[in-house]
Amino acid sequence: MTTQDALKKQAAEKAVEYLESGMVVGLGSGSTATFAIHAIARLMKEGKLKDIVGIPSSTPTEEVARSLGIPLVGFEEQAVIDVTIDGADEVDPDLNLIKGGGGALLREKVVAQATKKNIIIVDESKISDKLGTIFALPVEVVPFATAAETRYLESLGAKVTVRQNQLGKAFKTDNHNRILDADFGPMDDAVKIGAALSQRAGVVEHGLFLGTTALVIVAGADGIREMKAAG
Ligand SMILES: O=C(CO)[C@H](O)[C@H](O)COP(=O)(O)O
Repeated sequence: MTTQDALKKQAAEKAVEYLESGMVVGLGSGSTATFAIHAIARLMKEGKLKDIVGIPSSTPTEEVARSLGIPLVGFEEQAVIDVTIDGADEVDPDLNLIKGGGGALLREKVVAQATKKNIIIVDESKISDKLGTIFALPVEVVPFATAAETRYLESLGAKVTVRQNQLGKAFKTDNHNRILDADFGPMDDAVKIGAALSQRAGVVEHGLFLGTTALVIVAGADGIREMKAAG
């Protein structure tokens, strides 16, 4: 296991301490969240976590959770999620996030918005002073609008890449949309960029998660630290 993976695992192990039997748990996407899913399955097996149900934020997460025997439900059965544990691509000092590196941002944001307490788990490489410093902003667009929204993002000052899959074809999300990776560099006003993107007909969702997070658990060389939202 690489050092970064070991740190991701440590953050995940800390996060599952916040879970209680009987909870509805939002299951995040990506490698760090997957460590949390394995930890949840282990606690269930040890009898330390009973009667939980999970709502997965992507098909890969659904597949992993199902393979580990975690009972899954949808929003038809559960309207409110008690705790969601998810990863992030970048975290700023106000616990605002860039997510979507794995292309799951739309379902992840739906899950986050239905959650009472969102817990984000990262290794220290994800921490920055200003969003956009580390990671380009993923923007999910309908295929029809790829060129139009590319030009719009460029008009806002971003360098835009249409995300490709491993076969060199356009990446498709679980919702059959495309991802534009918009490199704005460090963003002075992420709120303004998010608001502008939310107005665009061709933009399904963007990877700015602003004000959705209660707690960020960061694993680093000096151990685990927790960043709590003010108020
Ligand atoms: O937002 C996400 C997927 O859309 C992931 O949570 C994010 O990309 C972090 O992934 P990882 O833990 O593998 O670095």
